[in-house]
Amino acid sequence: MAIANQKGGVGKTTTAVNLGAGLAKEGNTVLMIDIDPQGNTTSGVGIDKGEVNECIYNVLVEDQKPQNVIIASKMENLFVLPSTIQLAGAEIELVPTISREVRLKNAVDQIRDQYDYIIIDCPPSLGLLTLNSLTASDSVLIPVQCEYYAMEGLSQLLNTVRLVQKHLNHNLEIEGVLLTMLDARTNLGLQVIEEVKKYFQEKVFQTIIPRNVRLGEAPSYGESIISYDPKSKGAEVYVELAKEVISHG
Ligand SMILES: Nc1ncnc2c1ncn2[C@@H]1O[C@H](COP(=O)(O)OP(=O)(O)OP(=O)(O)O)[C@@H](O)[C@H]1O
Ligand SMILES: [Mg+2]
Repeated sequence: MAIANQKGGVGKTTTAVNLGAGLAKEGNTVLMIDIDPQGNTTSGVGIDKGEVNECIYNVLVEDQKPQNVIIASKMENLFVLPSTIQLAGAEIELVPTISREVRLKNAVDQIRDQYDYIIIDCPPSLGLLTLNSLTASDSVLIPVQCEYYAMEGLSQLLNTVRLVQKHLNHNLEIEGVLLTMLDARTNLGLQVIEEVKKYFQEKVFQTIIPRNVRLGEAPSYGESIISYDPKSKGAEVYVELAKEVISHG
């Protein structure tokens, strides 16, 4: 499952880390693939990027086997294919290579049987890294922030999804649209919910992620919300989201 939206700061990484942890808590073996040069998922689960020898870059550009690069996180059942800033060059280095859009898919095909869920945290762009992610995935989860301009850029994203479905990956489905960072005290948040539901209808997850201070704090301790503060509202909603994803089958 790719977590994608080319808009920055909408909650992609927060969702990747905490949905991944939620699925692992429910007893699934989960791999998180960090395909963002910012490497926020990698550090978000407590991996020191300075200590990472090889990363997703080596898999995409140098055909390194993913099983040689995957590392265990601190949490049981949760594994990471890390990213480092080295990946920043890949977007350009991949351009002249053969089958540049299917490199991640070829890598994932080597390991997909070993995990119940594989979650890919995309960068905020619609470039080759996101194309590789959509081509490798069965579905895409789109986080949308409950703020002004929430829907901005979504038609571009949906167009990219359609192009990938047509030319690169017939199996790609929209898993759902996830409303994030809701401040329920404001009318604006409720308006955005209404607008997004009107457009995406049953594709909107029942679970809505509120703004929660603990969710913002957890990454600086290298922990998911589920280990950082299991009793918080943030942990509760991400476990709820995990259950909703599991119920999709
Ligand atoms: N529900 C939430 N409550 C409070 N803070 C949140 C919540 N979700 C995300 N944040 C914070 O908002 C910021 C942006 O979130 P996040 O990094 O998940 O977005 P992103 O879409 O991955 O960003 P980028 O496009 O840069 O990769 C982070 O500082 C994160 O901790
Ligand atoms: Mg991110």
